[in-house]
Amino acid sequence: SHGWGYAEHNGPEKWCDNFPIANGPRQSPIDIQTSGSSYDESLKALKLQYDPSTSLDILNNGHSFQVTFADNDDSSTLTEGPISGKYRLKQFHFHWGASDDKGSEHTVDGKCYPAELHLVHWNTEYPSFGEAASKPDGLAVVGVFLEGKQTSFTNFDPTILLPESLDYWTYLGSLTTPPLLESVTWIVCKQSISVSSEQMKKFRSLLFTAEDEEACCMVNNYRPPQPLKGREDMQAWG
Ligand SMILES: NS(=O)(=O)c1cc(F)cc(F)c1
Ligand SMILES: [Zn+2]
Repeated sequence: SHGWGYAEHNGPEKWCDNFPIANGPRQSPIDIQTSGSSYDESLKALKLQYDPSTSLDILNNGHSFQVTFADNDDSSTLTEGPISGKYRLKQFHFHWGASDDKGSEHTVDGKCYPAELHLVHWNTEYPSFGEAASKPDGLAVVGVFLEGKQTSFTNFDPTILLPESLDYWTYLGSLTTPPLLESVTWIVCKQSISVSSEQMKKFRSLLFTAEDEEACCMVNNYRPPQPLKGREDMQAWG
């Protein structure tokens, strides 16, 4: 099938054919080299205020599964942290591997996690998500690593998905899937949240394919780390 994906014929190494920005100056994800990150006192703590009643639906979009939120007012927002102004929660989704040894998009000193959560927000400076997505300061995505441990996972209120500590690394990057727009301020939490192997099995039971197609498990829907291209200024809070 045409259209981008994660297979040999349409995966991350091929995305540059239809999306030349794939080789742009601020692509994501990256390998976070902790020795290279400096504590920046000009940064503030993240301020995440989510209203669970704004969650609308959960869907398999053929690349991941995502939970979409009503973003017609400031009920669920991200403020402070490395950003200025107010960003609205649009959706969250995950990336994961076929086994626990891979699956996250960002890596930390080369370490991969089994999965990574992305909470996607857009700058209310702009009229809509679509508009914001094409601006250098248009989006802010909070990334949270998932690692395998037995744990209870009670509901989809995004607030409980966040780790107890909101210490983070931040850098300027891009969407990690086509259209790969270089409009994202990445905010990657230092602390991971736990997920059980049962839950990882459920991720891996999702399909890339539609009901009427030959089943192909949705696994390895992550892009590998991209060149820093001069982005040495990884900042850290906490
Ligand atoms: N994976 S990601 O968070 O960078 C992302 C978010 C988004 F809203 C759209 C995309 F195409 C990709
Ligand atoms: Zn993502």
